[in-house]
Amino acid sequence: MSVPSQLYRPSLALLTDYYELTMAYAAWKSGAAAKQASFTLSFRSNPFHGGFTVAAGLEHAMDLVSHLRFSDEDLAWLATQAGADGAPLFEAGFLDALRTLEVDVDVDAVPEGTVVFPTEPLVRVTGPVIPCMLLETPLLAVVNFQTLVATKAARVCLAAGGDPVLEFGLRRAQGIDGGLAASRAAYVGGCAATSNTLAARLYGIPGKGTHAHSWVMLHAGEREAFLEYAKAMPANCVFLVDTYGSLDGIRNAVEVGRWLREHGHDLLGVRLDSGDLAWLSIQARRMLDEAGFPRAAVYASNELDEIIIQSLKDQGARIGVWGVGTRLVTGQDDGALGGVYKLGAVRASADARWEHRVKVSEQAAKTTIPGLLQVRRFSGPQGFLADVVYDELTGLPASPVMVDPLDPTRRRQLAEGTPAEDLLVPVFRGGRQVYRPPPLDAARARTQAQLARFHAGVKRFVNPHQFPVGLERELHDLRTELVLAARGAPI
Ligand SMILES: Nc1ncnc2c1ncn2[C@@H]1O[C@H](COP(=O)(O)OP(=O)(O)OP(=O)(O)O)[C@@H](O)[C@H]1O
Ligand SMILES: O=P(O)(O)OC[C@H]1O[C@H](OP(=O)(O)OP(=O)(O)O)[C@H](O)[C@@H]1O
Ligand SMILES: O=C(O)c1cccnc1
Repeated sequence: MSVPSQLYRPSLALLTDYYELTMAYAAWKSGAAAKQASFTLSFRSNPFHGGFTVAAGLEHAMDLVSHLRFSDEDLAWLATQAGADGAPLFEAGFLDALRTLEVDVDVDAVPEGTVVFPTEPLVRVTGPVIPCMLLETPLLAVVNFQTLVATKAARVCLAAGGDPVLEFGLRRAQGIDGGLAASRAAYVGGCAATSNTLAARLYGIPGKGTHAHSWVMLHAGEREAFLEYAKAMPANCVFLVDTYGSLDGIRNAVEVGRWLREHGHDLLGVRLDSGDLAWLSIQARRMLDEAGFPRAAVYASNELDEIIIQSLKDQGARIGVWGVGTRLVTGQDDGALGGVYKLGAVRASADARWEHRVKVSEQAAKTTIPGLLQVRRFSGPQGFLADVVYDELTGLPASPVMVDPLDPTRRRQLAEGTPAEDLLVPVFRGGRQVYRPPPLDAARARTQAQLARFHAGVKRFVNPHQFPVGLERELHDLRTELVLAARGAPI
């Protein structure tokens, strides 16, 4: 059972950047709070120089939206904040407005486990400006991190080629919430289990573990250590064999494996944690097979990532289970997914007409996309064909032309009737939750099902193929006009 909301109580309303509150105050003071806005969360490049990204974190993001309430303690603290002149920054009337704040926003988002690409909307928040603003920072914090780790996990699992990957990262994760969120996201990305026991309980992830070097060091000898462990827990024996030398360790594991068998149990495996994992795993496999333990798996750990796992596979390593910690939960070598939350349209009130907005940049990829954004994924018999980002205010023609946002001369028309689906689904309407997040197992299955429908080139680690993502032509034209107007250029 998944109970993420326990993490987000009592109040996390102040878990936002200070400027969101100063802007909210100015909006309240000036009357701009009556306006409505539409913001889109998207990112600009796939992490790890990869060809795809796996969206994750929506369930926690939903929790933030549904629990956004300012407590009396929050408001009392805000009342202590002062400007440069020493006077209170926030008037009492604003704090009262925060006390009764209605988070009556519409939220649309891609389900967790959806494969996504740069420029595509992942989450769209539409409604009164104050709650839209306050949500920017926490939504980015949740979605950026979980998406980064889910993507890393998907890559590690692709390299492992279907072998189980155990996530071992908590001890080197970025803090407590980093550890919990990473374990969850790693499971969405494809890991089979976690060593993080609280994550296992909170999110319903299988919990698994072997034992540490300290267990061996606690005893006079390795064989005694394995035997005592086997006596205590005969149905859970994967022995870590490298404390004093991996080959001797495997021999000791085999001896205790025989004891286990005499007592009606199986040796589940041995874990290698240092040395040449390709060579050692081949030796371990041979020794286990020759001793009559063909079902005992060779586990391996030690600063693994997708590149090392792929290399070990290429070297013929006989590893059956992979333990991956640090590089998975910290998303090495990318410190963060660079997701951003940008304003696409504004209207004076709930019944007024939407006006498009654009932020101009010298870098084409950083110029924002105006509108209430949605993305439609087109598919053919061989798998997914292309994604088209469009504005829900204008919709998508039956046979849309997609324009490459980085090179507008590259265009492609999709034939009428091509099977397609919109990726963003309604999540909140007027602050009311209308989407039930699927169990985490279903999000994990979605990642696998989605990845299976992309060409292998998109999934390779070196110079991956760029999956075609374009702007619908009318949206592209509108964006160009807005940029030209903002620059005062002739049209
Ligand atoms: N055959 C291999 N091919 C590629 N990388 C490997 C191979 N074997 C191990 N590695 C990786 O090499 C890195 C360093 O391993 P190395 O053997 O230098 O350290 P170690 O075994 O931890 O050292 P120590 O024995 O001092 O603990 C780890 O990330 C490990 O996963
Ligand atoms: O290498 P990672 O991918 O981060 O995987 C987790 C690592 O954590 C443990 O080592 P640690 O030295 O902390 O404890 P130990 O004494 O049990 O080996 C384990 O043995 C792995 O090597
Ligand atoms: O169970 C394990 O083998 C484990 C757990 C955490 C870190 N490294 C290994």
